[in-house]
Amino acid sequence: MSKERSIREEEERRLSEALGVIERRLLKELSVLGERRGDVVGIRQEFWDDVTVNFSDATELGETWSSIVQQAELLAERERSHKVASTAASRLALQRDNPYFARIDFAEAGEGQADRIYIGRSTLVGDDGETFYVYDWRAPVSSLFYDHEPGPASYETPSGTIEGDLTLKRQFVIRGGVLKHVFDTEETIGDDILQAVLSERSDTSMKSIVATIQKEQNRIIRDEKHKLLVVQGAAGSGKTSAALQRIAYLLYRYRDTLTSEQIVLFSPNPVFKGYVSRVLPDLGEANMRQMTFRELIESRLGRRYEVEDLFSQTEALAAAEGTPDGEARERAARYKGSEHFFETVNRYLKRLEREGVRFRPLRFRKDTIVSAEETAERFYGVLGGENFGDRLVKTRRWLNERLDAWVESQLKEPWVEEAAELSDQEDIQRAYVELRREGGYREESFDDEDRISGLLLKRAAENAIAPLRKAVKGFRFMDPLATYGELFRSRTLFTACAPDGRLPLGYEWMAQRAEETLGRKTIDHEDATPLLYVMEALEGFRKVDGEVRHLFVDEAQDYSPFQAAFLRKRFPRARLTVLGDFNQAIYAQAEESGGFGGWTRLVPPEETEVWRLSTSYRSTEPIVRFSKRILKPEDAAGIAPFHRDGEPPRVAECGDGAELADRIAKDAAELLEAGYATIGIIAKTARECGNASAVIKERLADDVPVTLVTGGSANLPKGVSILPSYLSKGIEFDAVLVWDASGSRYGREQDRKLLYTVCTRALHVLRVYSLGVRSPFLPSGYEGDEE
Ligand SMILES: Nc1ncnc2c1ncn2[C@@H]1O[C@H](COP(=O)(O)OP(=O)(O)OP(=O)(O)O)[C@@H](O)[C@H]1O
Repeated sequence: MSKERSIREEEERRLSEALGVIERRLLKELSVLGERRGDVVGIRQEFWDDVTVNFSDATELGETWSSIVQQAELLAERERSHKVASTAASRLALQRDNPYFARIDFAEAGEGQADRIYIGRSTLVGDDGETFYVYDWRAPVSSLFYDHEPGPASYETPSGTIEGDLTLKRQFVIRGGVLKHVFDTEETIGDDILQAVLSERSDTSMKSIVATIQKEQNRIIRDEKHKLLVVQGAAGSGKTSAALQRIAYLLYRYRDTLTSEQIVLFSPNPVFKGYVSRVLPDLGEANMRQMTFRELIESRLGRRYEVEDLFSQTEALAAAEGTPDGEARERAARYKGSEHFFETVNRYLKRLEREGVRFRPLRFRKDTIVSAEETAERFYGVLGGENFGDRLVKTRRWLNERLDAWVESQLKEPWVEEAAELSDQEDIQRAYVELRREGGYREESFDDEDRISGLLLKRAAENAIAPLRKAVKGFRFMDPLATYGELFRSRTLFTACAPDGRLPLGYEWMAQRAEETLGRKTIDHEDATPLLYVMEALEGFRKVDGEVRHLFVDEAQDYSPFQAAFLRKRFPRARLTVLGDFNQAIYAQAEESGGFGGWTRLVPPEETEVWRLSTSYRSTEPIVRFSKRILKPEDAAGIAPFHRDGEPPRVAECGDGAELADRIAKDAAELLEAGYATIGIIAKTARECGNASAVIKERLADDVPVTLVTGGSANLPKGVSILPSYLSKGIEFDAVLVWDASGSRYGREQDRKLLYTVCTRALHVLRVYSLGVRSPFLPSGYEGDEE
C-alpha cells in the first residue's frame, strides 16, 4: 500500500471514531433538548394549575407567594438547562460537519513518545473524560500549529513555556463529516491550503479563518499583555479576521469571567455589521456587541437634534469641493477632530466647574417657574463648594421642590380647575386608590370628596408640567448645545481654553457656521462628537459603559483623534484593539491624525503593542500589484501580495454615460454567468449610485438581483450590489466594477486613497471604467483588453 493511502486510511478510521463520539453525544443532547422543551412548555401551560392561589389572609397570601416563586424557579431552571443543551447541540452539529482541520505530533522535551493532537473549532473529549479527540484551536498547545514548522518548537501556557519537538504537521479538509483532503506540510501553514481557501468564490458574509491563521495574525489573536493593540495592515491583510478570531479567543480564554456582552466592536457601517455577524456563531460563540459610531451619536443626540452623518458630510464636502466655503468647512472638520480641540474642550469642561454652564429656564406657558439665572445661582452660588456631580443631584432636587411649590400655587387657578373637570373615570378611580393608600379614605368622613377633588386638581397641574418633570429628571435643565456653542461665540473664552492660547485658523468661519447651525439645532457631523462629549461630561457620563472590557475599533484610521480620546473616556475599563490602514484614510476628519497618532497617545508606550500585517490575502496578485501602484511609492512599500494568479485588472475610458452603463452591465452579466457570486459596482458618491442603479437595472435581465446599497442597509445580498465608495469599507466582492474613475471624480490628492480602497475590495476580478479621461492615479499598462 502506498504511504499516502495508508495515511488516508488511518485518518479515516480516526475520523469515524471521532464522529461516532459526536453522533452519540448529539443524540443524547437532542433527547435532553426534547425533554426540556416538553418540560418548559408543560410548566408554562400548567403554571397556574400547580400554584395554590389563595388571597384570603396573610398566611395564605404568603403560601401563594412562595408557591408562585417555586414554580417560577423550576421554570427558570428548566429553561436554563434547555439553553445549555441547545448550545451544546448546535456546537456538536458544527463539529459533525467539520470536527478538526489539523493534526500535530508533539513530543515534549524529556518524554519520548509524541502526542497526537487534533485541532478543531472546539474541544471533543471522549466519554471517559480523558481522551482528547479534538483540542480547541484556542488551547495553548494549538499555537504550535500556527507558529511552527516541524522541528524544535515551544508554546506558552499560563504556567510557563513548554519545549519539545514537532514531528508532524498534517492538514485536513473535512466537509459534511467526509475527509476530502489530507496532506502533510513542512510550512507554518501550508500555502496550498491557503491558496485553495482564497480561490473560493466569496459568500455574502465573512468566514472564520481558524484553519489557516497566519503566524503574525496568531500573535494578534493571542496577545493578552497589552492595554492597547494597534494593528496597521494592508488592505485585505486579515485585520478584521484577526479581530474576530481574537474575540473568539478571549471568550475562550476567559470563559469564566468574560461574556460576549462585555466586548464591543465599532464597525464602519451597517453593511459591514451584517457582513461580519456570522463569524462568531460559526465558531460556536455568541456575537459581541456591535455598533457604529453613528449609532452611538444617534442614540444620545438623535432625539434632541438633527445630526448630520459622516456620509452626508463626505457628500457635502465633495459637492462644495474647490469653493471657499467648501475649503473652510473641510478645515473646520479637520480641526474639530484634532487633539488641540479635544484639549480645548477638556479645559473648557474644567472651567465649567466654576462657571459657564448654560441652563434652561423652566417655563410653563408664559410663566417662568424657575429662570436660568436662578438655577445658575443655585448651582454656582449656594452649591458652589460641592463637587459637580453632587451639585447636579442637589440642583435637581431643588428644581423638583420648586415645581412642587409652583403646583401648590396653581391649585386655585381657573386653568387647573378646568383641566381637573376633564378628569375621566380612571383619574377619579386612581385618586381614590391613592387616598386609600395614604390612609385618608374612611368612607364615613365628610371631607373625602374635598380631598378627592384636591387630588384631582393636583393631578391636573402635575399632568400639565409632566414634560418639565421629565426634563429635570434627565438633567435637561442644562443646555449642552448652548454650553458647547459658547466656545464659538466668545473668542476670549476660546483662547482662554486653548492649550496654546490661540485661535485655530478659520475660527471666524466656524463661529459664523455655529451660529447658523446650532441655532437651528442641526448639528454638523464635525460638531457631533464634541457636543456629545460636553453633554456626557456635564451629565457625569451617566451612561458610560464601565462594564465593557474589550473595545475593538475597526477601520480605526477613520476616527479623528478627538473621537479616539472620547471613546477612551467612555469605555474607561476597556482594553483596546484598534485595526486600520492609513492607506485607506478617506475622511477629512481623520487627516489630522496622520495614521494612528490619535490612538497611540491614549495609552503609555509600555502598555502598547503595534503590529503590522503586510501580506494582502484578499485579492489576486495582479490586483494587489495594480492597486499598489495607485498609492504613492513610499506608502505602497510595505504591501506584499500573496501568490494567487488571476485575470489582470482592466482600465477602460468610455465616451459617454451610455457606453459606461453598457459596458458595466455587460460585464456584470458575464461575470454572474461565469459563476461569480458577488459583483460590486462601486461609484464615488451615493448620488452617482442612484443614477447607476437605474441605468444598470434597465440593461440587465429582470431576474438578475440588483441591490442599491444605502447608508441604512444592513446586509449584502448575492448578485449585483451598487454602492458608494465609503460604504464599501471593510467588505469584499468576487468582482469589482468601478463606476466612473475619471480624473474629475478621483483627481485630487485626497481621492487617491479612496480609489485604492475601492479597488482593493476585489477578490478575483477588477475592472475600472471612466467617463472620459481616467484618474491620474490609475496605473498605465492595463488598457490591453479594451474592446
Ligand atoms: N489567514 C487567513 N486565511 C484565510 N483567509 C484569510 C486569512 N487572512 C485573511 N483572509 C481573507 O482575506 C480577506 C480579507 O480579510 P480581512 O477583511 O480580515 O482584511 P482587512 O485587513 O480587514 O481588510 P480591509 O482593510 O481591506 O478591510 C477575507 O476574505 C479573509 O477571509
